[in-house]
Amino acid sequence: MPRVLAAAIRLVHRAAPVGLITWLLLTVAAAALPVAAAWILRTLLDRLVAGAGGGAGAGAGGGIGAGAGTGAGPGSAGLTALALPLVGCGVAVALVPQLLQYVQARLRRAVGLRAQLELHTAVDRFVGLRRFEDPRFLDRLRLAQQFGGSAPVDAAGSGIGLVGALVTLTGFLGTLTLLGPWMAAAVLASGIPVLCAEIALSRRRAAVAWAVGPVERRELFYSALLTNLRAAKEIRLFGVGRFLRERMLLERRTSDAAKQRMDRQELTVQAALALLSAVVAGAGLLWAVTAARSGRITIGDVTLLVAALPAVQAALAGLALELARAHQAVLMFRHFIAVTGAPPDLPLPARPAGVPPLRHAVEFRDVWFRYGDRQPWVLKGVDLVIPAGQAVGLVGLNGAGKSTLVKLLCRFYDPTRGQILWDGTDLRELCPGELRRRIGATFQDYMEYDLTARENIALGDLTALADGPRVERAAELAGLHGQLARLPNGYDTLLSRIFFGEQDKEDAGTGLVLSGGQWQRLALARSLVRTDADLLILDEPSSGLDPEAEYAVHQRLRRHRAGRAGLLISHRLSTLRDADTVAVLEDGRITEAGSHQDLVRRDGSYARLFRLQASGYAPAEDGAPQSPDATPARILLGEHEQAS
Ligand SMILES: Nc1ncnc2c1ncn2[C@@H]1O[C@H](COP(=O)(O)OP(=O)(O)OP(=O)(O)O)[C@@H](O)[C@H]1O
Repeated sequence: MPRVLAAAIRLVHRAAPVGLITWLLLTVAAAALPVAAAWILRTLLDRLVAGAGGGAGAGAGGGIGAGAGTGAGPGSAGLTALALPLVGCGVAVALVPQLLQYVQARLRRAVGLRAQLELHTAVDRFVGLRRFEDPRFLDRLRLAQQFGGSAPVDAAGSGIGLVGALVTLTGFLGTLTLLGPWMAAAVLASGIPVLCAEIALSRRRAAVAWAVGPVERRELFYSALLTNLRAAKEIRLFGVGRFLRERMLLERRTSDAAKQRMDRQELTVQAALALLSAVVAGAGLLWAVTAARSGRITIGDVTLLVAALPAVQAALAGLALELARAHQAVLMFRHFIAVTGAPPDLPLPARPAGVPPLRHAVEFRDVWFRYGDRQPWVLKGVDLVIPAGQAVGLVGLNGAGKSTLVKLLCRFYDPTRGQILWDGTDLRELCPGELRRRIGATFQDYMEYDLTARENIALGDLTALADGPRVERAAELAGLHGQLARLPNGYDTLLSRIFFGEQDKEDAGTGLVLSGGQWQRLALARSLVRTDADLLILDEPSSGLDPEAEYAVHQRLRRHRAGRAGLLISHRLSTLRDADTVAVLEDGRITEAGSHQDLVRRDGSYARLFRLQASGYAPAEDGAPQSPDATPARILLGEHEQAS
């Protein structure tokens, strides 16, 4: 706990050092002011009463002036000297909370910003994808996002609040001790259950937040889905809006019920504590009235007690509350520390080797892989060589593990067994960032960013952001330049209908979305904008392209690939015909490898798949187009039925 608390306060200090000190000073001032005011008031009242008594005794009529005239009471100058600081205290008491509020709000924003920066920098440091597939980590991440900015301020605020409460407590407790030591002891003792109860409650609150975390994350998922543009089509077409809404509400009701139970517990405990305070305060007041009547204490002492008793109780409750708040803030801040301090998700060498241009080959050597200890094996001893300057086509049925192989090549995961070598060096010994700079890749599940066309392409290599010709060359290679140039704002057109563009603030009409095939070409351009990539990975780069575009793109890609290593994955086998080697991935292994001609001659799985596809395009024997019964879709369906 102290370690986490110290980390929280350090974060606040990093974000706003001046704000933190100002906050501390203002809090001490706010805590000391009521004590000072109570003592000034007590002195003022006692002098007034003494003055009134003296005046009456002299028979010169009551009043402050008369008292002063007899010499038994204070002069008006003396009273003014006491009244002025009292007024000053009153003004300060009114002003300091406003100043505190301003300072705190400013500090909260600064810390929120800093926490956001540190959290996302930490998340960005994860080399692989495993953490993003770990629900427990994602729960932590959500709590870190939710409380990362507020918990350190709460913790620091509690620390400062503790100082303030201690100042008030010491001042008034001293006062109470002077009036009646046993009363001070009783009030102090009554604070102990308050402290214990508040800490227990804060523990419980943190436990509830952790328990409802997954539920709230699912609620957020449904809520985001219901307002997502991409999901809107299917939700409306299938009429599942109500179904998803009900699920969202179910999650909300579950988390609300847990919070409601927590609120009930809190109410019960707080009511018991309030009762205890009232009993102690009532007993103290009763004693003060009795003591004043018997002349053991003055009227000024009674006002002092009336101020001191609730102030000590409030300070004790504040102390307990601040401790509990600090406790809870620390419990929540642990998630932030856990995320920002998480060890690397993949082992990194102490001194990673640089990644030189590929001279010989990338080699998979007996690579085994599964996504988790309880998941099935996806790759079971893959041996595959991608020589520098050559293209390897990879073929396999759905789920064979082709994209998994690509993810291993980009080092998003490490092989469970075996090695992937870059010119003979294991990828695990290389700097992942440098490795990725040597790779240009288009994933099957590429991203569509709500950014401009230029930004969408330049994300492949940010140095191209200010290099218009390079972005245009990449678009040209992907066969998209003409279409992008014709957009309302050319390459600076926002490819989104959910945000305003920079040039679009007055009229949000120019943002647009591309078609599926255009998006795919844009993703291709993104991977081609990196001109110094040695290894080009294209995972289904043209599945959504029309035949003409596909042909043209592949012609251009063939020229672009020259001199680079390439891994091409496609279910359209015609696009792989010209690869130097075609490899077939089956049952987690490479079962066939060779040129297209070799594999056709070998008459294995590749030849069977190729014939199946080719038959869909071949005319029937009499020269007429094939009957609908013999289309690849039918054939595949027939195969599927047989298989099942
Ligand atoms: N992140 C993941 N976690 C767990 N299993 C996964 C994950 N990604 C893929 N898989 C599983 O790994 C297997 C191989 O998937 P992969 O995407 O590599 O196949 P593929 O050959 O690319 O298929 P397709 O031709 O359909 O694109 C599948 O059974 C899939 O369910």
